[in-house]
Amino acid sequence: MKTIDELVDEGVGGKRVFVRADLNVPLSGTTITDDGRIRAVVPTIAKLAEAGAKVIVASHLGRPKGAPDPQFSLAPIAARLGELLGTQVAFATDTVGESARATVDSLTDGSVALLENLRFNPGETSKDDAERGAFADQLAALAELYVGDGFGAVHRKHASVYDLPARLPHAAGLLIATEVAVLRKLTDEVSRPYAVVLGGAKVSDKLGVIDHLLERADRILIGGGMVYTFLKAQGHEVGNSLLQEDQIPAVTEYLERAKAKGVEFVLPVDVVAAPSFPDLKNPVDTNPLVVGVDAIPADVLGLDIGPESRKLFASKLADAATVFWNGPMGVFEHPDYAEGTRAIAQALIDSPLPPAGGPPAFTVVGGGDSAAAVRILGFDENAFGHISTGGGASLEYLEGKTLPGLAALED
Ligand SMILES: Nc1ncnc2c1ncn2[C@@H]1O[C@H](COP(=O)(O)OP(=O)(O)OP(=O)(O)O)[C@@H](O)[C@H]1O
Ligand SMILES: O=C(O)[C@H](O)COP(=O)(O)O
Repeated sequence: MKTIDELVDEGVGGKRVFVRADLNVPLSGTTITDDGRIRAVVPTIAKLAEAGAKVIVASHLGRPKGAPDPQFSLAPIAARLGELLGTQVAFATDTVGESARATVDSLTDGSVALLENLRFNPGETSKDDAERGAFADQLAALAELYVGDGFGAVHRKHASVYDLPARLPHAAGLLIATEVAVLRKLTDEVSRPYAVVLGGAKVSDKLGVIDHLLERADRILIGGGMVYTFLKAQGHEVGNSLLQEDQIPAVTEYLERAKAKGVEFVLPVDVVAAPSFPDLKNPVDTNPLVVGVDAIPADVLGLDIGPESRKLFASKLADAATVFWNGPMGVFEHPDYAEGTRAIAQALIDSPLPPAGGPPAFTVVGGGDSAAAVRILGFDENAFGHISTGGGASLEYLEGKTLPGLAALED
Protein backbone atom coordinates (compact mmCIF):
# COMPACT_ATOMS: atom_id res chain seq x y z
CA MET A 1 0.00 0.00 0.00
CA LYS A 2 1.43 3.38 -0.94
CA THR A 3 1.53 5.72 2.05
CA ILE A 4 0.35 9.28 2.00
CA ASP A 5 3.94 10.34 2.75
CA GLU A 6 5.06 8.75 -0.51
CA LEU A 7 2.21 10.41 -2.37
CA VAL A 8 3.10 13.80 -0.91
CA ASP A 9 6.80 13.25 -1.74
CA GLU A 10 5.85 12.55 -5.35
CA GLY A 11 4.08 15.94 -5.37
CA VAL A 12 0.45 16.79 -4.70
CA GLY A 13 0.80 20.58 -5.00
CA GLY A 14 -1.94 22.02 -7.21
CA LYS A 15 -3.50 18.57 -7.70
CA ARG A 16 -7.10 17.66 -6.90
CA VAL A 17 -6.99 14.88 -4.31
CA PHE A 18 -10.16 12.92 -3.46
CA VAL A 19 -10.17 11.80 0.20
CA ARG A 20 -12.72 9.06 1.00
CA ALA A 21 -13.39 9.55 4.72
CA ASP A 22 -15.91 7.97 7.10
CA LEU A 23 -17.72 11.00 8.54
CA ASN A 24 -20.70 8.88 9.58
CA VAL A 25 -21.04 10.52 12.99
CA PRO A 26 -23.98 10.37 15.40
CA LEU A 27 -26.35 13.34 15.00
CA SER A 28 -29.25 14.62 17.02
CA GLY A 29 -31.07 16.69 14.40
CA THR A 30 -28.20 18.72 12.95
CA THR A 31 -26.11 18.61 16.15
CA ILE A 32 -23.09 16.33 16.08
CA THR A 33 -23.12 14.36 19.34
CA ASP A 34 -19.63 12.94 18.85
CA ASP A 35 -17.06 14.25 16.37
CA GLY A 36 -14.49 11.48 16.84
CA ARG A 37 -14.64 10.28 13.24
CA ILE A 38 -14.19 13.84 11.95
CA ARG A 39 -11.18 14.45 14.19
CA ALA A 40 -9.70 11.13 13.08
CA VAL A 41 -9.35 12.18 9.45
CA VAL A 42 -8.14 15.74 10.08
CA PRO A 43 -4.39 14.84 10.04
CA THR A 44 -4.69 13.37 6.54
CA ILE A 45 -6.63 16.34 5.17
CA ALA A 46 -4.31 18.83 6.86
CA LYS A 47 -1.23 17.07 5.48
CA LEU A 48 -2.54 17.21 1.92
CA ALA A 49 -3.68 20.82 2.27
CA GLU A 50 -0.32 21.87 3.73
CA ALA A 51 1.36 20.22 0.74
CA GLY A 52 -0.72 22.48 -1.54
CA ALA A 53 -3.31 19.93 -2.72
CA LYS A 54 -6.89 20.87 -3.56
CA VAL A 55 -8.61 18.49 -1.18
CA ILE A 56 -12.03 17.01 -2.03
CA VAL A 57 -13.44 15.14 0.96
CA ALA A 58 -16.34 12.70 0.57
CA SER A 59 -18.25 10.35 2.88
CA HIS A 60 -21.52 8.61 3.50
CA LEU A 61 -23.76 9.43 6.47
CA GLY A 62 -26.38 6.97 7.69
CA ARG A 63 -28.25 4.78 5.26
CA PRO A 64 -30.27 6.96 2.85
CA LYS A 65 -31.92 5.05 0.04
CA GLY A 66 -29.95 6.25 -2.99
CA ALA A 67 -31.68 9.66 -3.19
CA PRO A 68 -31.22 13.02 -1.43
CA ASP A 69 -32.68 12.98 2.09
CA PRO A 70 -32.12 16.15 4.19
CA GLN A 71 -31.83 14.28 7.50
CA PHE A 72 -28.63 12.66 6.16
CA SER A 73 -27.03 15.83 4.77
CA LEU A 74 -23.32 16.34 5.44
CA ALA A 75 -23.78 20.13 5.75
CA PRO A 76 -23.34 20.17 9.57
CA ILE A 77 -20.18 18.13 9.17
CA ALA A 78 -18.64 20.63 6.76
CA ALA A 79 -18.95 23.31 9.43
CA ARG A 80 -17.32 21.14 12.12
CA LEU A 81 -14.57 19.99 9.76
CA GLY A 82 -13.79 23.63 9.02
CA GLU A 83 -13.54 24.43 12.74
CA LEU A 84 -11.17 21.52 13.33
CA LEU A 85 -8.99 22.39 10.34
CA GLY A 86 -9.07 26.08 11.20
CA THR A 87 -10.10 26.93 7.66
CA GLN A 88 -13.26 27.41 5.62
CA VAL A 89 -14.52 24.14 4.09
CA ALA A 90 -16.57 24.68 0.92
CA PHE A 91 -19.67 22.49 0.80
CA ALA A 92 -21.09 21.06 -2.44
CA THR A 93 -24.82 20.38 -2.25
CA ASP A 94 -24.48 17.35 -4.51
CA THR A 95 -21.81 14.73 -5.18
CA VAL A 96 -21.12 14.67 -8.92
CA GLY A 97 -23.48 17.34 -10.21
CA GLU A 98 -23.18 21.04 -10.97
CA SER A 99 -22.53 22.09 -7.38
CA ALA A 100 -19.72 19.54 -6.95
CA ARG A 101 -18.06 20.54 -10.23
CA ALA A 102 -18.32 24.27 -9.48
CA THR A 103 -17.02 23.78 -5.91
CA VAL A 104 -14.08 21.71 -7.09
CA ASP A 105 -13.28 24.21 -9.87
CA SER A 106 -13.16 27.02 -7.33
CA LEU A 107 -10.67 25.27 -5.04
CA THR A 108 -7.34 26.99 -4.66
CA ASP A 109 -4.10 25.23 -3.67
CA GLY A 110 -4.32 24.09 -0.04
CA SER A 111 -8.08 24.54 0.27
CA VAL A 112 -10.70 21.93 1.21
CA ALA A 113 -14.20 21.05 -0.02
CA LEU A 114 -16.72 18.50 1.24
CA LEU A 115 -19.18 16.80 -1.10
CA GLU A 116 -22.76 15.91 -0.13
CA ASN A 117 -23.57 12.38 1.06
CA LEU A 118 -22.23 9.78 -1.39
CA ARG A 119 -25.23 7.52 -0.66
CA PHE A 120 -27.63 10.06 -2.17
CA ASN A 121 -26.56 8.36 -5.42
CA PRO A 122 -27.81 4.81 -6.10
CA GLY A 123 -24.50 3.97 -7.81
CA GLU A 124 -22.55 4.27 -4.54
CA THR A 125 -23.95 1.14 -2.88
CA SER A 126 -25.21 -0.73 -5.95
CA LYS A 127 -24.57 -4.46 -6.17
CA ASP A 128 -24.36 -4.05 -9.94
CA ASP A 129 -20.72 -3.60 -10.99
CA ALA A 130 -21.62 -1.51 -14.03
CA GLU A 131 -23.85 0.89 -12.06
CA ARG A 132 -21.19 1.29 -9.37
CA GLY A 133 -18.51 1.69 -12.04
CA ALA A 134 -20.47 4.42 -13.81
CA PHE A 135 -20.76 6.39 -10.56
CA ALA A 136 -17.05 5.83 -9.85
CA ASP A 137 -16.29 7.26 -13.32
CA GLN A 138 -18.19 10.42 -12.41
CA LEU A 139 -16.33 10.72 -9.11
CA ALA A 140 -13.00 10.08 -10.84
CA ALA A 141 -13.68 13.00 -13.20
CA LEU A 142 -13.53 15.35 -10.20
CA ALA A 143 -10.00 14.44 -9.07
CA GLU A 144 -6.48 13.43 -10.11
CA LEU A 145 -5.43 11.42 -7.04
CA TYR A 146 -7.24 9.30 -4.44
CA VAL A 147 -6.54 8.83 -0.74
CA GLY A 148 -8.49 6.15 1.13
CA ASP A 149 -8.93 7.07 4.78
CA GLY A 150 -12.48 5.98 5.65
CA PHE A 151 -11.49 3.00 7.77
CA GLY A 152 -15.05 2.55 9.12
CA ALA A 153 -16.29 1.80 5.59
CA VAL A 154 -13.47 -0.34 4.13
CA HIS A 155 -15.62 -3.47 4.51
CA ARG A 156 -18.14 -2.04 2.02
CA LYS A 157 -17.76 -2.82 -1.70
CA HIS A 158 -19.03 0.62 -2.60
CA ALA A 159 -18.12 2.84 -5.56
CA SER A 160 -16.11 5.43 -3.62
CA VAL A 161 -14.40 2.78 -1.49
CA TYR A 162 -13.66 0.03 -4.01
CA ASP A 163 -14.16 1.15 -7.63
CA LEU A 164 -12.80 4.69 -7.49
CA PRO A 165 -9.23 3.84 -6.35
CA ALA A 166 -8.94 1.55 -9.39
CA ARG A 167 -9.45 4.64 -11.56
CA LEU A 168 -6.94 7.03 -9.95
CA PRO A 169 -3.38 6.81 -8.56
CA HIS A 170 -4.00 6.08 -4.89
CA ALA A 171 -2.57 5.86 -1.39
CA ALA A 172 -3.72 5.01 2.13
CA GLY A 173 -4.30 7.87 4.56
CA LEU A 174 -2.85 8.21 8.05
CA LEU A 175 -5.97 6.88 9.80
CA ILE A 176 -6.11 3.67 7.79
CA ALA A 177 -2.38 3.12 8.38
CA THR A 178 -2.82 3.49 12.17
CA GLU A 179 -5.95 1.33 12.35
CA VAL A 180 -4.35 -1.49 10.39
CA ALA A 181 -1.16 -1.36 12.45
CA VAL A 182 -3.07 -1.67 15.75
CA LEU A 183 -5.66 -4.24 14.67
CA ARG A 184 -2.92 -6.40 13.14
CA LYS A 185 -1.65 -6.93 16.70
CA LEU A 186 -4.95 -8.68 17.50
CA THR A 187 -4.55 -11.05 14.57
CA ASP A 188 -1.03 -12.06 15.69
CA GLU A 189 -0.46 -14.04 18.88
CA VAL A 190 -2.36 -12.19 21.61
CA SER A 191 -1.73 -12.16 25.37
CA ARG A 192 -4.29 -14.35 27.13
CA PRO A 193 -6.92 -14.49 28.45
CA TYR A 194 -8.33 -12.80 25.33
CA ALA A 195 -11.88 -11.53 25.93
CA VAL A 196 -14.18 -10.12 23.26
CA VAL A 197 -17.27 -8.10 24.09
CA LEU A 198 -19.93 -7.78 21.37
CA GLY A 199 -23.07 -5.69 21.35
CA GLY A 200 -24.77 -3.01 19.29
CA ALA A 201 -27.65 -3.10 16.89
CA LYS A 202 -26.21 -4.24 13.53
CA VAL A 203 -26.79 -7.83 14.58
CA SER A 204 -26.82 -9.49 11.16
CA ASP A 205 -23.52 -7.76 10.27
CA LYS A 206 -21.85 -8.98 13.41
CA LEU A 207 -22.99 -12.50 14.24
CA GLY A 208 -20.66 -13.98 11.62
CA VAL A 209 -17.56 -12.84 13.46
CA ILE A 210 -18.33 -15.28 16.27
CA ASP A 211 -17.51 -18.18 13.99
CA HIS A 212 -13.96 -16.84 13.77
CA LEU A 213 -13.74 -15.76 17.40
CA LEU A 214 -14.45 -19.31 18.55
CA GLU A 215 -11.00 -20.16 17.17
CA ARG A 216 -9.27 -17.16 18.76
CA ALA A 217 -10.87 -15.85 21.93
CA ASP A 218 -10.99 -17.38 25.41
CA ARG A 219 -14.16 -15.56 26.43
CA ILE A 220 -16.98 -14.03 24.40
CA LEU A 221 -19.33 -11.66 26.24
CA ILE A 222 -22.57 -10.76 24.49
CA GLY A 223 -24.67 -7.67 25.18
CA GLY A 224 -26.68 -5.07 23.23
CA GLY A 225 -29.21 -6.07 20.62
CA MET A 226 -27.28 -9.31 19.92
CA VAL A 227 -28.30 -10.85 23.20
CA TYR A 228 -31.87 -11.69 22.35
CA THR A 229 -31.05 -14.05 19.51
CA PHE A 230 -28.82 -15.97 21.96
CA LEU A 231 -31.43 -15.96 24.71
CA LYS A 232 -34.09 -17.17 22.29
CA ALA A 233 -31.74 -19.93 21.10
CA GLN A 234 -31.46 -20.99 24.75
CA GLY A 235 -35.24 -21.24 24.99
CA HIS A 236 -35.99 -17.90 26.71
CA GLU A 237 -38.82 -15.61 25.65
CA VAL A 238 -37.55 -12.17 24.60
CA GLY A 239 -40.76 -10.15 24.20
CA ASN A 240 -40.42 -7.45 21.53
CA SER A 241 -36.61 -7.24 21.76
CA LEU A 242 -34.40 -7.05 18.67
CA LEU A 243 -34.33 -10.59 17.29
CA GLN A 244 -32.59 -12.16 14.31
CA GLU A 245 -34.89 -15.17 14.02
CA ASP A 246 -33.13 -16.65 10.96
CA GLN A 247 -29.85 -16.76 12.88
CA ILE A 248 -31.10 -18.95 15.73
CA PRO A 249 -29.71 -22.19 14.21
CA ALA A 250 -26.29 -20.56 13.71
CA VAL A 251 -26.29 -19.16 17.23
CA THR A 252 -27.27 -22.57 18.67
CA GLU A 253 -24.32 -24.08 16.83
CA TYR A 254 -21.97 -21.38 18.20
CA LEU A 255 -23.09 -22.13 21.76
CA GLU A 256 -22.51 -25.87 21.27
CA ARG A 257 -19.13 -25.38 19.59
CA ALA A 258 -18.01 -23.02 22.35
CA LYS A 259 -18.82 -25.67 24.96
CA ALA A 260 -16.89 -28.31 23.02
CA LYS A 261 -13.86 -26.04 22.59
CA GLY A 262 -13.80 -24.66 26.12
CA VAL A 263 -14.51 -21.09 24.97
CA GLU A 264 -16.54 -19.32 27.63
CA PHE A 265 -19.73 -17.65 26.37
CA VAL A 266 -20.96 -15.03 28.83
CA LEU A 267 -24.57 -13.92 28.41
CA PRO A 268 -26.47 -11.48 30.63
CA VAL A 269 -28.45 -12.89 33.53
CA ASP A 270 -30.77 -9.86 33.68
CA VAL A 271 -31.80 -7.03 31.37
CA VAL A 272 -33.26 -3.53 31.60
CA ALA A 273 -36.47 -3.41 29.59
CA ALA A 274 -39.35 -1.05 28.69
CA PRO A 275 -42.66 -1.26 26.83
CA SER A 276 -41.33 0.88 23.95
CA PHE A 277 -38.11 2.22 22.45
CA PRO A 278 -37.24 5.48 24.26
CA ASP A 279 -37.43 8.88 22.61
CA LEU A 280 -33.76 9.79 22.25
CA LYS A 281 -34.49 13.43 21.32
CA ASN A 282 -36.47 13.98 24.51
CA PRO A 283 -34.90 11.61 27.06
CA VAL A 284 -37.43 11.73 29.88
CA ASP A 285 -37.50 9.13 32.66
CA THR A 286 -38.97 5.92 31.21
CA ASN A 287 -39.39 3.88 34.43
CA PRO A 288 -37.40 0.93 33.13
CA LEU A 289 -37.94 -2.56 34.41
CA VAL A 290 -35.13 -4.88 35.54
CA VAL A 291 -35.95 -8.51 34.80
CA GLY A 292 -34.15 -11.83 34.85
CA VAL A 293 -33.54 -13.28 31.38
CA ASP A 294 -35.93 -16.13 32.17
CA ALA A 295 -38.76 -13.70 32.95
CA ILE A 296 -38.87 -11.14 30.12
CA PRO A 297 -42.55 -10.16 29.72
CA ALA A 298 -44.09 -10.52 26.25
CA ASP A 299 -44.92 -6.80 25.94
CA VAL A 300 -41.46 -5.27 26.60
CA LEU A 301 -38.15 -4.99 24.79
CA GLY A 302 -34.70 -5.37 26.32
CA LEU A 303 -32.67 -2.17 26.06
CA ASP A 304 -29.62 -2.79 28.29
CA ILE A 305 -27.92 -5.48 30.33
CA GLY A 306 -29.02 -5.47 33.98
CA PRO A 307 -27.11 -4.78 37.24
CA GLU A 308 -26.20 -8.44 37.94
CA SER A 309 -24.96 -8.81 34.38
CA ARG A 310 -22.81 -5.68 34.77
CA LYS A 311 -21.06 -7.27 37.74
CA LEU A 312 -20.72 -10.58 35.92
CA PHE A 313 -19.25 -8.97 32.80
CA ALA A 314 -16.82 -6.82 34.84
CA SER A 315 -15.59 -9.95 36.66
CA LYS A 316 -14.96 -11.68 33.32
CA LEU A 317 -12.88 -8.72 32.14
CA ALA A 318 -10.92 -8.15 35.36
CA ASP A 319 -8.11 -10.58 34.56
CA ALA A 320 -8.21 -10.41 30.75
CA ALA A 321 -4.87 -9.54 29.17
CA THR A 322 -6.40 -8.52 25.85
CA VAL A 323 -9.89 -7.12 25.33
CA PHE A 324 -11.62 -6.20 22.08
CA TRP A 325 -14.98 -4.52 22.49
CA ASN A 326 -17.44 -3.69 19.72
CA GLY A 327 -20.99 -2.50 20.17
CA PRO A 328 -22.71 -0.74 23.08
CA MET A 329 -24.37 -2.95 25.72
CA GLY A 330 -27.60 -1.00 25.50
CA VAL A 331 -29.30 2.08 24.12
CA PHE A 332 -26.64 4.25 25.79
CA GLU A 333 -28.05 7.38 24.11
CA HIS A 334 -30.74 7.37 26.84
CA PRO A 335 -29.55 7.62 30.47
CA ASP A 336 -31.92 4.82 31.59
CA TYR A 337 -30.08 2.36 29.34
CA ALA A 338 -26.47 3.58 29.53
CA GLU A 339 -25.23 1.75 32.62
CA GLY A 340 -24.29 -1.50 30.88
CA THR A 341 -22.09 0.34 28.41
CA ARG A 342 -20.62 2.47 31.20
CA ALA A 343 -19.80 -0.67 33.21
CA ILE A 344 -17.86 -2.23 30.32
CA ALA A 345 -15.90 0.97 29.69
CA GLN A 346 -15.07 1.19 33.39
CA ALA A 347 -14.04 -2.48 33.50
CA LEU A 348 -11.61 -1.91 30.62
CA ILE A 349 -10.07 1.06 32.39
CA ASP A 350 -9.85 -0.84 35.70
CA SER A 351 -7.99 -3.71 34.14
CA PRO A 352 -4.32 -3.57 35.14
CA LEU A 353 -3.32 -7.19 35.20
CA PRO A 354 -2.80 -9.06 38.42
CA PRO A 355 -0.43 -9.39 40.21
CA ALA A 356 -0.40 -5.70 41.16
CA GLY A 357 2.06 -3.80 39.03
CA GLY A 358 1.63 -6.15 36.07
CA PRO A 359 1.39 -4.71 32.58
CA PRO A 360 -1.90 -3.06 31.66
CA ALA A 361 -4.28 -5.11 29.55
CA PHE A 362 -4.32 -4.27 25.85
CA THR A 363 -7.80 -2.85 25.26
CA VAL A 364 -9.31 -1.97 21.90
CA VAL A 365 -12.72 -0.34 21.49
CA GLY A 366 -14.04 -0.56 17.91
CA GLY A 367 -17.06 1.02 16.25
CA GLY A 368 -18.49 4.40 15.45
CA ASP A 369 -21.17 4.13 18.12
CA SER A 370 -19.01 2.29 20.66
CA ALA A 371 -16.28 4.92 20.45
CA ALA A 372 -18.89 7.68 20.62
CA ALA A 373 -20.48 6.01 23.66
CA VAL A 374 -17.20 5.94 25.55
CA ARG A 375 -16.65 9.66 24.95
CA ILE A 376 -20.26 10.72 25.47
CA LEU A 377 -20.29 8.89 28.82
CA GLY A 378 -17.28 10.98 29.83
CA PHE A 379 -14.41 8.48 29.70
CA ASP A 380 -10.92 9.65 28.77
CA GLU A 381 -10.17 8.11 25.38
CA ASN A 382 -6.49 7.88 26.30
CA ALA A 383 -7.38 5.37 29.02
CA PHE A 384 -7.94 2.73 26.32
CA GLY A 385 -5.23 1.04 24.27
CA HIS A 386 -6.87 2.05 21.01
CA ILE A 387 -10.21 3.43 19.94
CA SER A 388 -10.97 2.26 16.43
CA THR A 389 -13.25 4.23 14.11
CA GLY A 390 -14.46 0.98 12.55
CA GLY A 391 -17.25 -1.24 13.89
CA GLY A 392 -18.14 -3.74 11.18
CA ALA A 393 -14.81 -2.90 9.52
CA SER A 394 -12.69 -3.82 12.55
CA LEU A 395 -14.66 -7.04 13.09
CA GLU A 396 -14.20 -8.10 9.48
CA TYR A 397 -10.51 -7.19 9.67
CA LEU A 398 -10.13 -9.44 12.72
CA GLU A 399 -11.95 -12.22 10.85
CA GLY A 400 -9.16 -12.07 8.26
CA LYS A 401 -11.62 -11.22 5.49
CA THR A 402 -10.43 -9.37 2.40
CA LEU A 403 -11.74 -5.85 2.91
CA PRO A 404 -12.64 -4.22 -0.44
CA GLY A 405 -11.41 -0.78 0.63
CA LEU A 406 -8.01 -2.08 1.71
CA ALA A 407 -7.60 -4.48 -1.22
CA ALA A 408 -8.31 -1.61 -3.62
CA LEU A 409 -5.48 0.45 -2.09
CA GLU A 410 -3.02 -2.42 -2.37
CA ASP A 411 -2.66 -2.71 -6.12
N1 LIG B 1 -30.88 -3.87 23.15
C1 LIG B 1 -30.81 -2.99 22.16
N2 LIG B 1 -31.85 -2.81 21.33
C2 LIG B 1 -31.80 -1.93 20.32
N3 LIG B 1 -30.70 -1.18 20.02
C3 LIG B 1 -29.64 -1.32 20.82
C4 LIG B 1 -29.63 -2.24 21.90
N4 LIG B 1 -28.42 -2.16 22.49
C5 LIG B 1 -27.71 -1.24 21.82
N5 LIG B 1 -28.43 -0.72 20.81
C6 LIG B 1 -28.04 0.34 19.87
O1 LIG B 1 -26.94 -0.09 19.12
C7 LIG B 1 -26.42 1.06 18.46
C8 LIG B 1 -24.99 0.84 18.08
O2 LIG B 1 -24.87 -0.36 17.33
P1 LIG B 1 -23.78 -0.57 16.16
O3 LIG B 1 -23.86 -2.01 15.82
O4 LIG B 1 -24.03 0.42 15.06
O5 LIG B 1 -22.42 -0.20 16.93
P2 LIG B 1 -20.94 0.10 16.44
O6 LIG B 1 -20.34 -1.13 15.87
O7 LIG B 1 -20.23 0.73 17.56
O8 LIG B 1 -21.07 1.14 15.29
P3 LIG B 1 -20.76 1.03 13.72
O9 LIG B 1 -21.01 -0.37 13.28
O10 LIG B 1 -21.77 2.00 13.21
O11 LIG B 1 -19.37 1.46 13.57
C9 LIG B 1 -26.63 2.20 19.43
O12 LIG B 1 -27.24 3.25 18.74
C10 LIG B 1 -27.53 1.60 20.53
O13 LIG B 1 -28.60 2.44 20.88
O1 LIG C 1 -20.81 3.17 10.99
C1 LIG C 1 -20.20 2.33 10.31
O2 LIG C 1 -19.94 1.17 10.73
C2 LIG C 1 -19.65 2.75 8.98
O3 LIG C 1 -19.77 4.12 8.79
C3 LIG C 1 -20.31 1.98 7.87
O4 LIG C 1 -21.66 2.28 7.82
P1 LIG C 1 -22.70 1.21 7.21
O5 LIG C 1 -22.76 0.06 8.19
O6 LIG C 1 -23.98 1.95 7.05
O7 LIG C 1 -22.12 0.76 5.88
